[in-house]
Amino acid sequence: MPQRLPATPLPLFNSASTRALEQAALAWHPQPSLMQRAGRACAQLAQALAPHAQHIWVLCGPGNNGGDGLAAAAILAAQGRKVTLTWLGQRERCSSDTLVALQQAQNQAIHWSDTPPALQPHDLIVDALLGLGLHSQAATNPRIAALLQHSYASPATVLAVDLPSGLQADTGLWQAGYAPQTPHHSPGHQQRHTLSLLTLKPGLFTADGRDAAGQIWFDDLGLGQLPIALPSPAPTAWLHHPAAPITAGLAARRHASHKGSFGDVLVIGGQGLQAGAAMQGAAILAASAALHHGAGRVFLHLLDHGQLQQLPQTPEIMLRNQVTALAQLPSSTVVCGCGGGSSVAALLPKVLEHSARLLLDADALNAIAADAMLRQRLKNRGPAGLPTVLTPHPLEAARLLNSSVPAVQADRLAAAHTLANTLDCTVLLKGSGSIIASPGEVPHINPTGNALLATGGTGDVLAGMVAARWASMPNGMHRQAHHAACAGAYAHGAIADGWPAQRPLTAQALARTLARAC
Ligand SMILES: NC(=O)C1=CN([C@@H]2O[C@H](COP(=O)(O)OP(=O)(O)OC[C@H]3O[C@@H](n4cnc5c(N)ncnc54)[C@H](OP(=O)(O)O)[C@@H]3O)[C@@H](O)[C@H]2O)[C@@H](O)CC1
Ligand SMILES: Nc1ncnc2c1ncn2[C@@H]1O[C@H](COP(=O)(O)OP(=O)(O)O)[C@@H](O)[C@H]1O
Ligand SMILES: [K+]
Repeated sequence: MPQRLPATPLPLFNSASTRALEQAALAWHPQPSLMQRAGRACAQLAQALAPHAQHIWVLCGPGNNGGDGLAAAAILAAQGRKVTLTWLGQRERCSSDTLVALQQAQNQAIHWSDTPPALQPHDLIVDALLGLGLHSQAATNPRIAALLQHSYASPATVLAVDLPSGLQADTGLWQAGYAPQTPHHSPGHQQRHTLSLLTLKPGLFTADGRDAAGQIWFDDLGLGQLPIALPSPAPTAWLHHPAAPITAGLAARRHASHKGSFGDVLVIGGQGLQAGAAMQGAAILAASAALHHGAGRVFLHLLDHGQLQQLPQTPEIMLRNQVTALAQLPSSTVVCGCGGGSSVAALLPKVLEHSARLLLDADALNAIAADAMLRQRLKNRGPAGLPTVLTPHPLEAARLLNSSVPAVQADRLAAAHTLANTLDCTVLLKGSGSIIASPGEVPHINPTGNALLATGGTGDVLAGMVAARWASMPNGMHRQAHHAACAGAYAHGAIADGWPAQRPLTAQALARTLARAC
């Protein structure tokens, strides 16, 4: 029975692990077959999603994904639905399960056609062209590509079987040739659903995955009920979900607490106008987010001898000059780099050496990418028992990896994992489906957030939110850093998810409404 994803942490499995599970299950010859179960689940969900569809167009590819589509089409037609079916397979190349499904479809009153039918918004397209068998090296099949473009342009709801066709299960990247051609293909014009089978795949939740998949449903095809011991591969990643409500940390404070109980956050950043372009707002946003997210005390050191004496909007934030700020490094959770410009590099050697817990963002990351000595100092922190969180967006990650944004986005899990291991840090790789990776930890993918966050300054707010959580933890080592990064990213995205879709979300509003919205 297809189900919505439960609100718990969920294991994600790449194609190799899914194949291993599939092979073990197939070897047991379950009755009904896995393909029949997949067809049934797909037909059930189709009925639920489009109860008033007058026309269902089922697109079936040449492999077993197409077989699932054939099995679903047969059931839908048997239930009296008007079905048009496009099948790209060849009988002589089909698996035995697909041949059974083909026969079932041929036994029904189905209109077989290679021409896309005209569909209305209440109609349904079942996309069973390509699933787990997508080869990344194969040349684009023009028929598949053309059918997919028709499906994207249609007003009808789309239900993708197992995966949106052409989306890579492991990375969430569209295979060239199969992505929607309109650059800003709006998810708003079409409802999209994906019924993931056997396992949930990481690519559904990061990179292009969220837009491609739409609402995700899951059916394990009865794997849990099989009377055999299936292999239990380690998850490739976890879809993060907090263990407790995100406000629990604040609500559970001991009565006899004081401001020192929840840690000090020290923000260092915000270059001054004398450097050419002032970016003090970024550092103020990070400090403000730390404050509104429950840090006990928040200090701010603005670079270039910032002239401010006080922040009238947030008088709780205490300004510090360079000497005082550096003296506080060993007792603080330090956020360094937000709006740091070229001025931050000079302070980095001391910050890297002395900060008890360190979150590096923005220009601090750029400075480290450009300087081998700073990179070595960063690497020295882990062995010295000093944990670090890096919060790069894809371009900052590319600089640190000496690669390019397309290379980072082509495999976000791998990019975050490589950075975490080579620099011995927790890495929060930002963007749609942020990745949190730490040495020795299974990576997490953050499920919250949306494009309202794609506005200047929201990354600075994230840095402050992660720091506030980390500062309140009694032990700051890798595992806590990883938890703080997961929790911060989740809450940050959750604010945006709760924000009215028609109202722009400014970074300042995000920082200020955090405590109330969570
Ligand atoms: N096994 C089972 O019983 C079960 C399987 N299940 C279902 O099967 C799906 C996996 O099926 P699969 O392995 O047949 O792969 P599938 O996704 O249909 O694609 C293969 C076909 O596509 C072609 N092709 C590949 N890449 C291409 C490209 N870039 N561009 C163009 N064409 C490309 C490839 O071509 P070929 O390599 O043969 O030249 C081949 O013809 C899985 O996602 C789930 O839905 C479930 O029902 C559970 C039970
Ligand atoms: N489409 C999106 N979906 C989810 N999160 C997003 C999206 N766009 C941006 N974000 C989030 O917004 C933040 C932007 O951070 P960043 O790129 O550093 O911007 P800035 O430097 O302007 O603050 C990150 O946390 C990122 O994950
Ligand atoms: K598909």
